[in-house]
Amino acid sequence: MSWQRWGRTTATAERAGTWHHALTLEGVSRTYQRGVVALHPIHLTVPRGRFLAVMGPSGCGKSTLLQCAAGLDRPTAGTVRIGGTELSSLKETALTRLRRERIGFVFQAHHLVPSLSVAENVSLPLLLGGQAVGDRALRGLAAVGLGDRGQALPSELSGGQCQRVAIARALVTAPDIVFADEPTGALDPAAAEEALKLLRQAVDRDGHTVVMVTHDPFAAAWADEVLFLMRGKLVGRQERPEAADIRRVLKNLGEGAA
Ligand SMILES: Nc1ncnc2c1ncn2[C@@H]1O[C@H](COP(=O)(O)OP(=O)(O)OP(=O)(O)O)[C@@H](O)[C@H]1O
Repeated sequence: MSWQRWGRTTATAERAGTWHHALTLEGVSRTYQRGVVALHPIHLTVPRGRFLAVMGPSGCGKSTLLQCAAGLDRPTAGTVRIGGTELSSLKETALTRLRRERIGFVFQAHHLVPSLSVAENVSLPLLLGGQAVGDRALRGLAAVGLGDRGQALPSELSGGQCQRVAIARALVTAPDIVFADEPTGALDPAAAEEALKLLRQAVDRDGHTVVMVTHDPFAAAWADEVLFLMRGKLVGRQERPEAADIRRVLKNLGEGAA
């Protein structure tokens, strides 16, 4: 982002009092065709430098929440702000640019471009945004323990290493927020732990903000806070959760749903 644009965003956010929030949802709801209500009005603020996990039974609206929060889907009602910028005010091209420059994404599959080297994959968000790459990609790779693998192709790395590259790619633009959708879903326990450590480190050491959807209580226990969704509503939250407590809440929710 240019300094001019950065300054404007800062001023707007300060006026709105939202500067210290990476993400704000105000009354965000989403109704699909044939009246399927995936999200009832959700109010949520995520301060900068926080690691938040979102959990809940299948079909409770986790993906819909993430898609609306990340500007991949337009809510039926309500407002979404990323770092003080209201998404509904943006036309499609500006929204695309915001997603590219100010949001990092990590999915269950790493989605690396197979024909590009690992370093080129990490550079991609910078190049697409017209930003200087410099040594940012290599520093990003070093931060995920792959500083010596920049020239390798994704096919030469393990699944866990590819996911670490995907995390470096998500962080390389220094985004306002990183959305991680089941980032450990395809990994063995050791690789999952590595990926979670990196997300934790991104928050603790570098002040990043992470919102992660997961089914796994062990993964969620790495977060500062867990939100529980049920039938499109936020029904609970736990600070500094333990995996056993999370499992208990999920079990109760499951019984409530039965
Ligand atoms: N494009 C769509 N059209 C109609 N209904 C949809 C659409 N996408 C999702 N839904 C419905 O919205 C509700 C929430 O779906 P969503 O995918 O957000 O849940 P989820 O919690 O992410 O589920 P899972 O854990 O299985 O991925 C479900 O009832 C689902 O069937």
